[in-house]
Amino acid sequence: MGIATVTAFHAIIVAAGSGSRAGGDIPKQYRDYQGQPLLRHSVRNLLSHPLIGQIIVVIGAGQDAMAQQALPQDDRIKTVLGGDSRMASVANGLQALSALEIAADTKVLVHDAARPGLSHDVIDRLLLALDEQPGAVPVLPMVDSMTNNAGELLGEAVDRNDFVRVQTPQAFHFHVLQAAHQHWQTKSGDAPTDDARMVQDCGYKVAAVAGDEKLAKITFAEDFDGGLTLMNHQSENLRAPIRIGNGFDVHRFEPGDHIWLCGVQIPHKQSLKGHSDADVGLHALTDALLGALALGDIGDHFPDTDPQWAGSSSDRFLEHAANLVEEKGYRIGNVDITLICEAPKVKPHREAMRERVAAILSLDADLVSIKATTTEALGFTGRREGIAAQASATLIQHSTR
Ligand SMILES: Nc1ccn([C@@H]2O[C@H](COP(=O)(O)OP(=O)(O)OP(=O)(O)O)[C@@H](O)[C@H]2O)c(=O)n1
Ligand SMILES: C[C@](O)(CO)[C@H](O)COP(=O)(O)O
Repeated sequence: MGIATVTAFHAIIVAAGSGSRAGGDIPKQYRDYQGQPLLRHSVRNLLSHPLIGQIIVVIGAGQDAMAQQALPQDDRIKTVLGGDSRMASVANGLQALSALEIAADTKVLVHDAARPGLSHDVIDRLLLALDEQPGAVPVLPMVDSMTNNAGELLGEAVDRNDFVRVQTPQAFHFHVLQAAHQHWQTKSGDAPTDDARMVQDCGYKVAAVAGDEKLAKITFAEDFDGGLTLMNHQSENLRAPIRIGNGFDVHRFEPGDHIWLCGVQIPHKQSLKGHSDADVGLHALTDALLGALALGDIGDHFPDTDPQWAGSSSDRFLEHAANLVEEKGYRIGNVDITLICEAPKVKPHREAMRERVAAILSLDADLVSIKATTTEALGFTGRREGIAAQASATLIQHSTR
């Protein structure tokens, strides 16, 4: 394949439908699909394309709050209100692009929010085709036998090679798409179901490039529940709804008479040295949660140069990480801490520790595991110079921001 002329392109994503065929409490474009709102898939895939300019997302009346939740925060995204039909929604998107005063031959992609599996390959094929023709669409061959629709009886056979399925994004030179919409606004009767047909009916040529099964449109309820979700929509930036983090921490012993371990005070012939209460178990777990969110480590959030954390209870560090988990739209799946020391014996305190950690995290105790091991008298923990702890945590996405 050649290389498309290097110019930015803009995109209109139509997301103003009601999704009546898909059912559900909210329109399908805002429902969760493979861990994020359906709409967000295409937006992210467009944002990560090196040639993307502006993305106009056309939303329905009363959908602002859902759209805000669904859309990543990015200056290149603008939302505008849609219309009663898909065609009217595209027209409103076009109007928003006109306001940007873009050149007549700027490449514009029009895409359904309902088609999540948008790859850069398809975008590149369309952009390249626009170097030759004023319009381009992705198409796929028919793979099933085809007949005329004759109701309850089998209709007459038709040659499936005469047909292809037309997908989105559909790509056009800006002025061509504008002209087609202006033309169709003056006409009565049923408008075509897509922009390519509108453009073609105005006398322009539209190239057909290879489509992608992963661009299948989410139309019916079962497309969410099974069916299409079973397909491997490995689109750019697809995020798994589960995250995993791990943390590790060490504190050395100093003279004292107790230590804090996993939120529990334990009498001991030494204490652990630290800026805070030196709870090595809670520190490792805090780092595991921050790590799962890719939000740095405990030192970034609570610098040991900051006097306000001197002697602080580590409960608040863990609470802070747990709040971030919630803010980012996740809940904690389970946590697992291993304490590495010769002494004190952890087992007698283990249940109290599990209860305490569960309480701080508002979790059931059966989601909290606390284990301990020695290092067989080897190394610094073996020499009883300090205690080490490591922790793992899983996060499960429950909402999309
Ligand atoms: N007035 C409309 C109608 C549809 N669309 C958008 O056009 C795309 C393709 O339409 P379709 O799958 O038919 O979506 P809905 O119209 O929402 O679905 P339904 O027909 O089942 O109600 C969707 O992204 C939809 O949000 C739009 O922006 N404005
Ligand atoms: C635009 C489209 O997705 C191309 O296949 C299709 O025409 C949309 O049709 P719908 O009736 O709005 O589902």
